[in-house]
Amino acid sequence: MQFLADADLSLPQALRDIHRLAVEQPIEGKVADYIPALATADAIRCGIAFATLDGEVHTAGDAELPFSIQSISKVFGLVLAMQRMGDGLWRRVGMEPSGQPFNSIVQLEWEHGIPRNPFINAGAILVADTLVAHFSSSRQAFLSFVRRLAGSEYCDVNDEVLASETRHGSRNAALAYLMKSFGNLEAEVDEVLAHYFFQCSVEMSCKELATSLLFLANQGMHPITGEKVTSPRDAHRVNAILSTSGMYDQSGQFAFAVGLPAKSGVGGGIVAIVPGHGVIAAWSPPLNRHGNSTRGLSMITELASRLGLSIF
Ligand SMILES: NC(=O)CC[C@H](N)C(=O)O
Repeated sequence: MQFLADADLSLPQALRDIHRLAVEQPIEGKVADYIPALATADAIRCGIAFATLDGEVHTAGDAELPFSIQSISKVFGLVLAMQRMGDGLWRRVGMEPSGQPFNSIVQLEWEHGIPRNPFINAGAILVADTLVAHFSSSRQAFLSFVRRLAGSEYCDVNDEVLASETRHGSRNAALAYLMKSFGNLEAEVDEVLAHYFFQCSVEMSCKELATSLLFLANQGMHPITGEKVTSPRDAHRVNAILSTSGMYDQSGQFAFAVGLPAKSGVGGGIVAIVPGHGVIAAWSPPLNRHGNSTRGLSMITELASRLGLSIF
């Protein structure tokens, strides 16, 4: 596959270089510990994968080790909800950047229980509510969806992380109850939170993540399975919101520096969509103050700059 900046550049070589550069730097940031089970992640793990539309996956480092996908699960949840709900979804959740930390509560009260977008916690909990309402077993539906997209039966939930999220989920519970008080949550709060914590606790590798999201780089059609996951219009919409809100209150800076639709999670993963080409997934557990992986950011920034991948 060839890219704009340097048609002769080899992708596997570029990934190896970028990975080496990243691990040579001193580790910056801190592994998430507000969910205690996440604190056990090994800070020196670091991997990157680039899945291309022709079905190849190039990797460097720990790209096949599963890690906690955390907020990256919000992308799968949203797509599943868009498949079921149609445009009605957008009456209950917005599409504007929040400019606030991912678990902020203040804005939600000012805005009458309508979350700014589906990629902050309140928005993802709202999306979880629609999944609980639409599926007899929303957790099983979520897992089957992810496994099918990744082409891997091995994607599974980590029970320890799930128990830890549930035990330390007061802030997410507060968001859910606040939305319930405004009449914007249909199902029981406990059930909605159980789904949300479940999807956050799923583990996948960089390789599986990059493969699973290929449909977003291909106007909604998964190039390997041939499944039409979304319409081209919905793929456009998901990418648009990822561009403005996928990296939380660092989304503007990420657009400025990189220019790709992307989503991060506090497990240290970041996925970036390269429309028409493929998907990058990077992983390294230490996070900056916005909750984004420091090495993940530097690897994706470097790769995008070397290959000229910006959508802008
Ligand atoms: N940014 C994240 O990855 C947050 C997900 C985490 N499970 C939470 O709800 O706090």
